[in-house]
Amino acid sequence: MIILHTIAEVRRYVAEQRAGGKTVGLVPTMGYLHEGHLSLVRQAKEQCDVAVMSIFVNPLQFGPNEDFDAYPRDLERDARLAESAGVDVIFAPGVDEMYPDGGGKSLTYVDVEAVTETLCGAKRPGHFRGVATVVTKLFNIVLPDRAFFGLKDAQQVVVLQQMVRDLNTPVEVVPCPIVREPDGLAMSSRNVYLSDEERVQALVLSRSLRMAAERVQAGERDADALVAAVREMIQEQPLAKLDYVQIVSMRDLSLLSTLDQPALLALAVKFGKTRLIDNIVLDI
Ligand SMILES: Nc1ncnc2c1ncn2[C@@H]1O[C@H](COP(=O)(O)OP(=O)(O)OP(=O)(O)O)[C@@H](O)[C@H]1O
Ligand SMILES: CC(C)(CO)[C@@H](O)C(=O)[O-]
Ligand code: BAL
Repeated sequence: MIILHTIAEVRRYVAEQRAGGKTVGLVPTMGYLHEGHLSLVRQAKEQCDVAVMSIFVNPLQFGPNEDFDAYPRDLERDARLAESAGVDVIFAPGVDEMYPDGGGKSLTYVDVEAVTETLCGAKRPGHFRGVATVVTKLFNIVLPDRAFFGLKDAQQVVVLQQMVRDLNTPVEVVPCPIVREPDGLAMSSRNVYLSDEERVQALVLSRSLRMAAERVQAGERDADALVAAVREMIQEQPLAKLDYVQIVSMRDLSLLSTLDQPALLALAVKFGKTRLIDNIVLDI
């Protein structure tokens, strides 16, 4: 496995692979890898000849009061894990390489409308503009055939699918299932911020999602009642601060009051300074 830091080196590497008839899969990440990221790599290796992983903590998608500076970073550890999962090349650019005009800013942005108006899009203004912009840049640098994204960030997948459709980007966005710890907590780089007590109470996220899914299986179709039940369960945990619980259409992420179509139940909860997200698809 090789580690490249410049756009020019990555372009050269990918051009050589393509000249040899190889297909290219891209796994975009912000690093501090865990089994969730590695599952994306395995999918990439199954579907493509070469797996490129980008590791870049993108300043453009963090709000002014978010954890850009504190976000965990450890390239040596990431390199070991990435290699063990089969990554062929890591692209780990610095902020100035990606945003050479300085200050981690861009003068050109990709703005995806409508599907960014609910869930995290409503709570993190500018977040998906930062994600869509950096992912467009990564697609233009790596020119992958396919790119692999986790459904833990379900809204991100929908936003990026919309983006490639709207812009005729020749990249297939491949959604991959959520990987969980044995006790149900969705894997996240941010889990390392949790204290022992917060870590225990954070189990309410997956527990409340399962409870809601069971109620749907038993016939519940009232989305507001389901949201209320999930909120109540989460609020029983003294350290949990609810950010949002919403049920949205799987098609366009618009809010639903009745479960009359494929739906996503998604939530964000803060434990101290740590904001965790999780979701479940509600099958009807
Ligand atoms: N538990 C998981 N299961 C499947 N995919 C995941 C999981 N966690 C992250 N991913 C995916 O890995 C990619 C990179 O995500 P990222 O580097 O932001 O990791 P993260 O652990 O989600 O970080 P954080 O939760 O702190 O935002 C994204 O496509 C994301 O959806
Ligand atoms: C897709 C991504 C790497 C863009 O910075 C990020 O949003 C993430 O890690 O999910
Ligand atoms: N995985 C989403 C990246 C973020 O929280 O900024």
